[in-house]
Amino acid sequence: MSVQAEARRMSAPEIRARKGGAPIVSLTSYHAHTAQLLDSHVDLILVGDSLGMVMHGLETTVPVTVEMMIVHGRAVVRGTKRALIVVDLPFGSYEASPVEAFHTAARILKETGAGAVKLEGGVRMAETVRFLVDRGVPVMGHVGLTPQAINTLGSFKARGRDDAEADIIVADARAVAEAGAFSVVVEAVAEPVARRITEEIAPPTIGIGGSAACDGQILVLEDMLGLSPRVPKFVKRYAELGPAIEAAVSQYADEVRARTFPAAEHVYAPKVRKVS
Ligand SMILES: Nc1nc(=O)c2c([nH]1)NC[C@@H]1CN(c3ccc(C(=O)N[C@@H](CCC(=O)O)C(=O)O)cc3)CN21
Ligand SMILES: CC(C)C(=O)C(=O)O
Ligand SMILES: [Mg+2]
Repeated sequence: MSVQAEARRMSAPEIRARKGGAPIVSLTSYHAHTAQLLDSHVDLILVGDSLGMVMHGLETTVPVTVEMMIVHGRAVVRGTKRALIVVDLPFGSYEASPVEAFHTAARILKETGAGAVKLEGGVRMAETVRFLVDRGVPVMGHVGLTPQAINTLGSFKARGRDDAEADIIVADARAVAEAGAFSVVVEAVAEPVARRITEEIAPPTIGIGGSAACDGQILVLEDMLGLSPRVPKFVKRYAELGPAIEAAVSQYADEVRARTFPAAEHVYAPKVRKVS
């Protein structure tokens, strides 16, 4: 029997080849169980550095560490067998040089089993993207709103709403695409910008607040499940898990206080001794 008889994992080149084909479906996940639930429904799972905000209560993604990305990345790889797993390179772990980026990316691939990394930035990161791809690290680009730059940007606002900024974002997407990125996340940009990028670059674009013009879509799982208290404009809530969790917890609290939980069916009886 072939060792590949089981459904094989999606690869970065397969995502790359989807340009112009069926839309690429992706979501974020940070832990094994949710990743397992997503695995047969999505092409790609991103272990995003948004985990710092969603899982750890940080205000921004800036304090997220490589160690945090590895712990969550490993869990997501363990929970899945089909989707391509992509792990974000966190702020401060790759920007200084291509060599630094390679050391970080190689460590993440080795210690998590993920199939690719993502990094933020356009023209200024193109040399690094080329350096990684040439050395066996598939790279997903990320242009438009780049949340790791919050301290220079000032806010998480949509980008590319005037012509000058639009041209800069298109040039950024072109640069990482030409440097060998297998796909490019286009975040929170005006629709015409996403359309221009999608038409002009060879790899597929994955939109988050990038309109339906993109070749695929991604959202933060907790946002679309209704688990995040506040969500950006680009999020559609497909469920309201926050209220569902609160209702369950409130009922549990009432039943513990009323001593109606645990009931007989939740209680271990003593072993019945056999009489010989
Ligand atoms: N839970 C979560 N979802 C995300 O999509 C996400 C993260 N976290 N963390 C990393 C980045 C940060 N992102 C964000 C965060 C906030 C807005 C937001 O609130 N935007 C407002 C406008 C803000 C303003 O005008 O200052 C909006 O209405 O879309 C957008 C993207 C996207 N990413
Ligand atoms: C929002 C996506 C694209 C991301 O980078 C993240 O979840 O960190
Ligand atoms: Mg990110």
